[in-house]
Amino acid sequence: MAMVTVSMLVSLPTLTSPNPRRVNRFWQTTPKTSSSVMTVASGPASKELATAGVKFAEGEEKLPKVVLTSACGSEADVYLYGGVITSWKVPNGRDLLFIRPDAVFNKKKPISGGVPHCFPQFGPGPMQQHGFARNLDWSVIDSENVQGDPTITLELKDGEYSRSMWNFSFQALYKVTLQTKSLSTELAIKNTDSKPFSFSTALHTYFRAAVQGASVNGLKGCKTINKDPDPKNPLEGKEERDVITFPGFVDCVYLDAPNELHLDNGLGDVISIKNTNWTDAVLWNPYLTMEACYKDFVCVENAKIGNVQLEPGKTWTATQHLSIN
Ligand SMILES: O=P(O)(O)OC[C@H]1O[C@@H](O)[C@H](O)[C@@H](O)[C@@H]1O
Repeated sequence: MAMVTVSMLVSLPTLTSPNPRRVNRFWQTTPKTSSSVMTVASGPASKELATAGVKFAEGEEKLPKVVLTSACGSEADVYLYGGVITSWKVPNGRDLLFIRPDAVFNKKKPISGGVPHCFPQFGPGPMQQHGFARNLDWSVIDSENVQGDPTITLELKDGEYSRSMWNFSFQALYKVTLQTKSLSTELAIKNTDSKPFSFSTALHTYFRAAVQGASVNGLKGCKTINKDPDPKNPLEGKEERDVITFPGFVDCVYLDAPNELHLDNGLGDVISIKNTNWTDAVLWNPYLTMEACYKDFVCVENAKIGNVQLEPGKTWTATQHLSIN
């Protein structure tokens, strides 16, 4: 019988939670040395949680995942490895996210697709591309159901592996809420160290798309750092287009992007991508460098490219709200 650790952690950042609600504070997959943690036995395959619409299950290669199901028929999968949302199915059954065909679920590399975290480095930079948060196990510390909408909160803290690259103590809390036609996240990074630190970060969202028909609206006028034509020598510029398409290789950072963009995925969906405090955006399509799948997705990433400076005890928070009409 597999063992699942139940955490009694109770203090969370300010997370919006209207009433009525049902709250459960839960488990993590890796043991912690904390007096507030107790261990219970659970079945290995799947576990219905007391929270409606939140189910703990085995995903690909038996990796643990949480399945969120809303009362109106939308569904999302969140893998604890990387804290990555791998699937967001809206009520018509369409999955608006994309997993690359070369994705592996064996922890040998981050899961390629869905909504991976880039933290504490967007990159390039001194550590591995996009940091370490996408290749560590996150813990579930809370779940609730608000009027039929399931929510979980994941946590990542520093450990030996993260400290080998970035020697700071931190706590990341990631709240994921599924509603009928939307998927919302709130990321809160807290400096739990005694010294200041700085980081950059992004939600590297892979959207399913028909690349030739896909376009993004809302970035006109932004300053750009364009990795096309030469990723090693990005060019600064300004976006002049109302509507950005993906006719070839696209890899561009948009500074001070607006708090709402629209993605037409070329498959019949227009996705609103709203944010607070994700000040920048990134568009990416690898074109022929990923011949097997570039036609099937575009990445539209909410990002914080310039370093966030965080003093001890302080928290940086940003939200992303994806929705369809
Ligand atoms: O690590 P992944 O998922 O393969 O994504 C890599 C790409 O991620 C994008 O965010 C960067 O703008 C690209 O430069 C980079 O190539």
